[in-house]
Amino acid sequence: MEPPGVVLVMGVSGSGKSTVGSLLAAELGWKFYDADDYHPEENRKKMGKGIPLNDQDRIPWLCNLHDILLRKVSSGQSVVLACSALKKMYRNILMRGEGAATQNSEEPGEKEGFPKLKLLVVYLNGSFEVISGRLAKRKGHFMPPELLQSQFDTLEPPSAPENFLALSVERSVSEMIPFIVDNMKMK
Ligand SMILES: Nc1ncnc2c1ncn2[C@@H]1O[C@H](COP(=O)(O)OP(=O)(O)O)[C@@H](O)[C@H]1O
Ligand SMILES: O=C(O)[C@H](O)[C@@H](O)[C@H](O)[C@H](O)COP(=O)(O)O
Repeated sequence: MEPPGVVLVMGVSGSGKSTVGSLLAAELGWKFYDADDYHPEENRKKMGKGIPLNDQDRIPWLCNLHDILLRKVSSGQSVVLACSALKKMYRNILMRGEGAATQNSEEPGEKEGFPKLKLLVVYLNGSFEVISGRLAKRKGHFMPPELLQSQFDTLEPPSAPENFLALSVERSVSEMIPFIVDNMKMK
């Protein structure tokens, strides 16, 4: 893969994004961002009350993350971002910014000249049963496990022509990191 670019580690709550993303960034020597750290207070409060976020809540958050990624990449740095990015439109916003929120085509923003980041999506794929089991054990996190079903309902797994690798959450983290590093291709 040709840096600078972005590896997006995505999946539902509890799929392992923060764990895998931070270890991957350390392995690559890249900066790590956790999208959870950039939620506005209203979003955190809403999730804390057990109410799932909607497009209106997520789009400004994703646009802000796109701007951060673009700044880093423009200054020559590659980045690993852990972010739920559940819908294809959300991943397009991360890659292309606000313009992608109002575009319907396969390649939104391409013709309009919105800046496009080189992005590899690492999708952590697992069953409700396995992931809810992990969330039940996780302590001290603002996301209530009751919201997991809504995350699965919203999830649009990546598919061609998105540039992605899918990994089962049942693989060990120590196995995932070298697999990702060996299979990284940025587009
Ligand atoms: N591949 C894995 N195998 C076993 N446990 C894992 C794996 N990945 C993450 N975990 C555990 O699952 C829980 C959720 O992981 P976390 O990284 O917080 O997920 P997310 O950031 O997607 O919400 C944590 O307790 C973490 O230690
Ligand atoms: O898009 C969303 O609904 C949110 O991003 C949501 O996914 C939440 O922020 C995290 O899932 C909670 O944090 P964890 O993913 O770390 O559980």
